[in-house]
Amino acid sequence: SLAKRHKFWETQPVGQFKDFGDRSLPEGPIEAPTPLSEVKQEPYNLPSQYEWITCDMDSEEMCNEVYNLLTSNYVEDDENMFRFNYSKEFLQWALRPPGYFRSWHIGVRAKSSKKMVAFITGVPARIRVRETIVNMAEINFLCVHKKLRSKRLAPVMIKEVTRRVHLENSWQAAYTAGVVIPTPITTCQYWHRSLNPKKLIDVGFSRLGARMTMSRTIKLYKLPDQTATPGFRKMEPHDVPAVTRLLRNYLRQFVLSPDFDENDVEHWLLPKENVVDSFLVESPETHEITDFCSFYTLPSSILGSQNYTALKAAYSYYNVSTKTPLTQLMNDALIVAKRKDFDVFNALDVMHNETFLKELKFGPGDGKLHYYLYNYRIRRVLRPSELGLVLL
Ligand SMILES: CCCCCCCCCCCCCC(=O)CSCCNC(=O)CCNC(=O)[C@H](O)C(C)(C)COP(=O)(O)OP(=O)(O)OC[C@H]1O[C@@H](n2cnc3c(N)ncnc32)[C@H](O)[C@@H]1OP(=O)(O)O
Ligand SMILES: CN(C)Cc1n[nH]c2ccc(-c3ccc(F)cc3OCCn3ccnc3)cc12
Repeated sequence: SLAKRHKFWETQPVGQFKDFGDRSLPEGPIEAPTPLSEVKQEPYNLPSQYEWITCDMDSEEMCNEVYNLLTSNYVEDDENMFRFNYSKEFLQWALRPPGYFRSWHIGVRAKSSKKMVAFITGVPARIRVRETIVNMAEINFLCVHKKLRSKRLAPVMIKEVTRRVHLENSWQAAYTAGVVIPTPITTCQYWHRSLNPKKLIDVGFSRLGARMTMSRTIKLYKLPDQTATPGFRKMEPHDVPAVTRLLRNYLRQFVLSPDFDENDVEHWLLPKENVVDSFLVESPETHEITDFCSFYTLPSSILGSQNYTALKAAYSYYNVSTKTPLTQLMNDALIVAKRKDFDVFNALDVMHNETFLKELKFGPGDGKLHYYLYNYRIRRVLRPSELGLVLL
């Protein structure tokens, strides 16, 4: 990626590869905000046969259109064996957090067929970078139909969402990607913990280990039926204030993290069937809430198997351990995920996750996830353990 030209990204206010390691450049915004009157008022030009649409995710029909585009054209693994299959209820949750802007849910439709051919979204988020709180847009779900790839449509999508974010007086963004573009602030490794090894091997997600039989493999990943931690229970609405206090205090140790308030915790972390699960440890003696763990539900379509069409995957979200050892807490999360019939539990090596990955029998994934900031320079690349942010 150092030799490659990035004709679009070289024009953008992001860290450039040529500036990599230049400690003289100050940390903070790269460009000053533009006066709102000077922000381009009209949308960027599209090829004449296409038109912009603002996607009202409250509308069942629009939500279906978004789902149908993503389910056939969104992110696949490097071997094109799996494709993310975000559910409709997940998309509605991901795109309508407190303070969201419908104008940041942007689609492109072919005028003739009325078919959606591209999508990109932003949601507002207060992100702390060291001691500074920045109002950012979290950019996600960038998707161009497979038939319209490599036509430079992505830069137009990105410029349009940037323009609409600017119109709401917001000048920074955070995003992640499996591709390397200028310039990652950190690069994370993802890990997988088998819960249903027989299915994972059958569909080619995992391979039988050397000198391992299937029955030995099933035994290796077997989990107890019951969780081990006294006071471990599902999070409930009345827990929001205590979980907010616990999580805010825990996230302070990371260089980059969300600045969640109670409204954010209520939206992002209260359990939602088929979308997000969250648990906490309430001390049986003091009734104090001492620990928290959560994971979100993101199935992948299986592209080439006769026996299965979907891989049910849980993704580690935010976890806090102050009394229960993190490894024991996460083992309880694995037990609950297995009970809920997940096939695999995924985790990035962010926050303190690398302390439990090997002991809980996670195996390394085959790719990396790079984190990016738009219009905000940081002094040096971060270690994954300095990152307290998980994007969906
Ligand atoms: C202040 C507010 C600021 C808000 C905005 C902040 C920035 C937000 C940025 C977005 C964050 C999204 C985060 C997110 O959604 C999570 S990452 C998931 C992205 N989506 C997918 O991978 C789905 C499958 N792939 C596709 O749909 C297409 O391949 C896409 C649409 C990815 C590219 O379409 P294409 O037909 O394959 O390609 P062209 O149109 O010909 O364009 C080529 C140019 O696009 C650059 N490119 C390729 N993939 C990219 C990616 N994932 N991020 C950023 N840039 C990406 C590429 O480097 C090149 O530029 P360069 O020549 O300079 O290298
Ligand atoms: C984060 N969010 C922006 C979606 C996103 N975009 N690009 C990605 C590249 C990797 C991961 C990822 C993150 C954590 C993880 F455990 C496995 C992952 O991908 C496995 C490969 N894969 C892709 C599709 N089906 C399987 C997510 C993403």
